[in-house]
Amino acid sequence: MGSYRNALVAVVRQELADARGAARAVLAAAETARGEAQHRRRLVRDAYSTCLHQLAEARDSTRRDIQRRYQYETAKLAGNVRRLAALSATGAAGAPWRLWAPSEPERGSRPGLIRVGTLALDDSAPLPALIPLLDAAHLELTGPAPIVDGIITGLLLRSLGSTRPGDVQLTVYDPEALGGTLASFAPLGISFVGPGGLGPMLDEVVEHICRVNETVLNDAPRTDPWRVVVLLADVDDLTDGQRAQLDRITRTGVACGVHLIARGLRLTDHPSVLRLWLTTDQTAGCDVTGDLEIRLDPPPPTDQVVAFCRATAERMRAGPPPAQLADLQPATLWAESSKDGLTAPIGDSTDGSLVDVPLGDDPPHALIGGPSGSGKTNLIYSWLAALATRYGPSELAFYLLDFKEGVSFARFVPGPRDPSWLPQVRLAGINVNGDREFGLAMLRHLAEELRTRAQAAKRVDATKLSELRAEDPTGVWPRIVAVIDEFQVLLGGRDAVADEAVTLLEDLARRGRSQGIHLILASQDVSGIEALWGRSGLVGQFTLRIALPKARRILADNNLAAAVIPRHHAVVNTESGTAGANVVVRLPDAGDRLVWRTLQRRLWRMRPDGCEEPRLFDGDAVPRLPPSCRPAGPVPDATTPVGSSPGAVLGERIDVAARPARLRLGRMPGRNLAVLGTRTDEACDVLAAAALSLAAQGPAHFSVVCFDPDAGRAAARLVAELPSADWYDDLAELPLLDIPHYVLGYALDAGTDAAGLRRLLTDGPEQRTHVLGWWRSVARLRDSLGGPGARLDPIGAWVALDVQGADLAPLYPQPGGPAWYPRARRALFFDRSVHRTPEVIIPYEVNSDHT
Ligand SMILES: Nc1ncnc2c1ncn2[C@@H]1O[C@H](COP(=O)(O)OP(=O)(O)OP(=O)(O)O)[C@@H](O)[C@H]1O
Repeated sequence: MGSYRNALVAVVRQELADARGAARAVLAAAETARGEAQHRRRLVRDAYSTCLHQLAEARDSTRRDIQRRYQYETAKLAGNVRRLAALSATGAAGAPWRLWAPSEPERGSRPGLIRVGTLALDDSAPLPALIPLLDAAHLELTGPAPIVDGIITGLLLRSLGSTRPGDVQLTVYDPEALGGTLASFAPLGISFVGPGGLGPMLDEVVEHICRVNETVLNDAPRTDPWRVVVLLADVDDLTDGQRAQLDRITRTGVACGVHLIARGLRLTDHPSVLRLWLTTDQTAGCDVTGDLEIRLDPPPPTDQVVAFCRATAERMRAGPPPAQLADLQPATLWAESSKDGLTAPIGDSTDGSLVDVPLGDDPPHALIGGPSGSGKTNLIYSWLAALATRYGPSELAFYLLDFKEGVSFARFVPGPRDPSWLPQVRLAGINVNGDREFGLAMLRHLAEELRTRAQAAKRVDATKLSELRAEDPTGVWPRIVAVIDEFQVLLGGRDAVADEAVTLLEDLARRGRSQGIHLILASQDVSGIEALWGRSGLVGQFTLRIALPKARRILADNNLAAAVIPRHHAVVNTESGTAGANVVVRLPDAGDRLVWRTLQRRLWRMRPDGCEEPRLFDGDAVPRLPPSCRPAGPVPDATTPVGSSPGAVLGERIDVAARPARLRLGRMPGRNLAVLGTRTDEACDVLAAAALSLAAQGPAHFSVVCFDPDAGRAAARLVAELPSADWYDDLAELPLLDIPHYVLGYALDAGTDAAGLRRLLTDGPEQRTHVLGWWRSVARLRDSLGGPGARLDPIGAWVALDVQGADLAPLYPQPGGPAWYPRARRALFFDRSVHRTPEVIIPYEVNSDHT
């Protein structure tokens, strides 16, 4: 029993032990599981918080990113809008009041927008709030009268300040304050309309619109100023008729430059009506700014308005300022073709639009007239500038000649201070008033060019320049514009120069039209025009007339326009001056040298390769003997061949190419030269130039005799410079040579061996001994040759200095001698064997110090 109990106890104990063991194991497992679960929970919690953290960070960084982008984009957009605003409301239209000043609009630009306040965008700098008015809208403003009136004052000041004086006309209907509201604008001469005047005023505006529409229908651009009609009504008590008229103006006004600014009056619904309403005393809403609220600008200070209006009224009284030279320039330089003609503006009309002047097949040539000081030179400068900026050197060539005393065309050619030149200029003549021969030379040159062109045209069956250019696209056929200022000087004087000049002018005027050669003749003197009057065929070709103030006889007799135009204006008439074809032009001031130089340098830098310097003829300059006419290098020896008739250079010919005048000295009787006159320096220069140029051409010996102590130094210097020369005191000592031998005799009339001289003159040339002698008068030359009855045949050529034409009669084939009145540094050269009439030359300066 006991053992059974024991056994039972043992079993129970065992079972309990097992059960405890199992329970412990379960507990341990449960605890492990719990531990694991807690671990997992911790992990999850950690992960969760990491995740939260990361999300927060990502969210923050994204938010920061978005904000940055937003700020960047808004700053960019605001910048763009600000730039656009600055472009849309320039100068006085957009500047804040503290910086405000009136601004001149650019030529041809259209009115922009006007600032009324600012638009606040978050915390970025406020943007200007702009609204349209001129050429764009009517405005209807709603709000307390004093504040709206301040806005209107600002709008008007900006509109007036950003247009030219007189471009905006104000009409103010102010029945309550009787004009007092906008009284500060009174100096501008605005029309104030009182209580009973609304109906007539509206009727008048409607009439005005009808008139403008008529001109637009005629295709003419609108030239009337803008009409801004301010209606300050406190009650909308319009009659039906007035309302109808107002509605008509609202619908049609903007297109005709009529704009309404209404306070207290409802304008009819129309796309051109813009409404602005006050939301508080300082803010407003507006159709064009949408939801964005406008922070209104304060009204402009009254002092500023008054000062502006007074200054503008003053400017209107003084008249509009002249246009600028720069305004005549095109947007792109040298972009035009002259194939069909040349068109360039010379100034503007009163509405600011440029006035183009044509030159081509019709009208082909121009006549400019105006008394001294009326601005002819200035007009020519402006015209040349406008042409030279449009047409490059392959399209246009200028030949410029000024017969006035002065150097007006000198600016176009290189000078000591400015190496640039106007690339289109081929030739410029200045100080030519004494040298009409140069004018003739230019006309001869143009006549030659005319012939060349006519022949080229004939070859390709063309009748005018445009056809020639079409047939010969690789040829260079620029249009030629020849300007002759004070051309009456050329035609004055009843002599051979005038006769030939008129004949050449007539030919050029008649045939130049089709060959692209255009003449512009200017004259201050009615006599110049009258000189032409006798040649109706010539005058008739000059269908383009430009008359400066007080010009007479340029326009038709019944056309009095030139008498009434103000200073710095011109009448341009392309129909030979007939009344009814006048266009009045305001001329720019083209006199400023710096402005001109800047422009010329720009064109000069653009010049094509090979563009040659223009030929300058300056009547006041003395040409130097060209280096090619001086002996250089080793002395040619006797074996060097001598040409059959070496040419002695005597001076510069007055021609376009500035060629030297040469005297051929062949082995023929009479091939001697007599220099005649008392101007020692010039006589020495002529002899020296002749001798040096002969020495430069081959072997030759020179024998120098000098009977005038005043010429001694020049003669000695010449002996020193000549490669082979000897000084003799007497003609009897001269050697006989078998190379060309030139006897240079200074003051031969003072020599004693008259018989020896006669022998030399008569027999020398056939033995290649030529006398180049200086006699101080024709009578003394005759004495040297044997007295009053002596034959002058041995003198085949002569150069006369200060000798009157009549005194030259014995040396001249025509009775009475040549028409010649001596001029300083000019000589008359006659070579019996080549000349029909003598030619004027300029003795070269051989040594600048005349020693
Ligand atoms: N459009 C202009 N605007 C301003 N000044 C001008 C204008 N036209 C001419 N002038 C000035 O008037 C003066 C005379 O002009 P310009 O020399 O062109 O006259 P002109 O008719 O050629 O005179 P003249 O025949 O005596 O030489 C010059 O000082 C010139 O600067």
